[in-house]
Amino acid sequence: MSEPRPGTIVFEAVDVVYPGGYQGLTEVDLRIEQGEFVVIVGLSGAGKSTLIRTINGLVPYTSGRLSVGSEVVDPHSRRRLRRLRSRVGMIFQSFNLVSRISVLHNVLVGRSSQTPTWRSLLGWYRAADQEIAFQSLERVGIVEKAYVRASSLSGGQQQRVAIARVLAQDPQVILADEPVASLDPPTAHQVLQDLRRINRELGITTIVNLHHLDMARRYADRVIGMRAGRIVFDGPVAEADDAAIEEVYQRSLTAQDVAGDPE
Ligand SMILES: Nc1ncnc2c1ncn2[C@@H]1O[C@H](COP(=O)(O)OP(=O)(O)OP(=O)(O)O)[C@@H](O)[C@H]1O
Repeated sequence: MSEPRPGTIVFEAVDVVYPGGYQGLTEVDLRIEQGEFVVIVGLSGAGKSTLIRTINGLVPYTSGRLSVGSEVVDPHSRRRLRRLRSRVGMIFQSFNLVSRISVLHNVLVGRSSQTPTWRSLLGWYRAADQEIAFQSLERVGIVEKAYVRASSLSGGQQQRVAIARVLAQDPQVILADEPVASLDPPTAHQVLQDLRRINRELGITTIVNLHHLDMARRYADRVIGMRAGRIVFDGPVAEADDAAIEEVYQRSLTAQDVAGDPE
């Protein structure tokens, strides 16, 4: 097989056993190509977060092999993890911004891996880094908020800042763990549209956990369905119909499963 591109992710027989002995992932075989937009669905506890978090080493896998580009994920090497995380950005449900500081300063945090520690600590960022931070804010349409405190923004705006912070990293992969679960449906759609547009414009591999099927179907190229730590569906979005998802969930769909419409 040819050399993987930098944003290609390959799981080979990956298991995760949590310290208490709970089996979080079982025999996961998965190849996600550079530039794909993949949505992971599954009921609560199916292993969606676990799968996403193994990719940047937040959850260490316990057997098998996992690589991003040509680099094997090594959860036990802090140096290699730091290098990996500079290429793999993460967005969380709770935004994880520093609320007391400005939007611009939060985005500059995304440049930290490329900035000497003393400069980060003093907040002395190079002009080139500031330029990248402004460009990132422009990409998510909130450059006018650069000097505002992060805490004064709405939830949707805060998530956009979190996306800008990840973009400032210049990542090859974006992982988004329930990125819209705290947002109302219209705002959630705006954030997903941003992620989708950025994926298309920049070719960044993007993996998103979502609860609502109508959002998954609207934005995904490819849908992965999980149950009890295993991948039980993997196909193009056109194949992720109700029958396929009912098979993943092992029950009939409810209105709540599908909900999340912007209207
Ligand atoms: N640190 C941990 N230690 C032990 N078990 C854990 C840990 N983190 C997660 N688990 C278990 O692993 C399983 C999968 O959890 P995970 O968070 O990946 O599911 P999920 O599909 O993302 O669920 P949700 O949609 O509710 O976020 C669950 O049974 C959970 O209790």
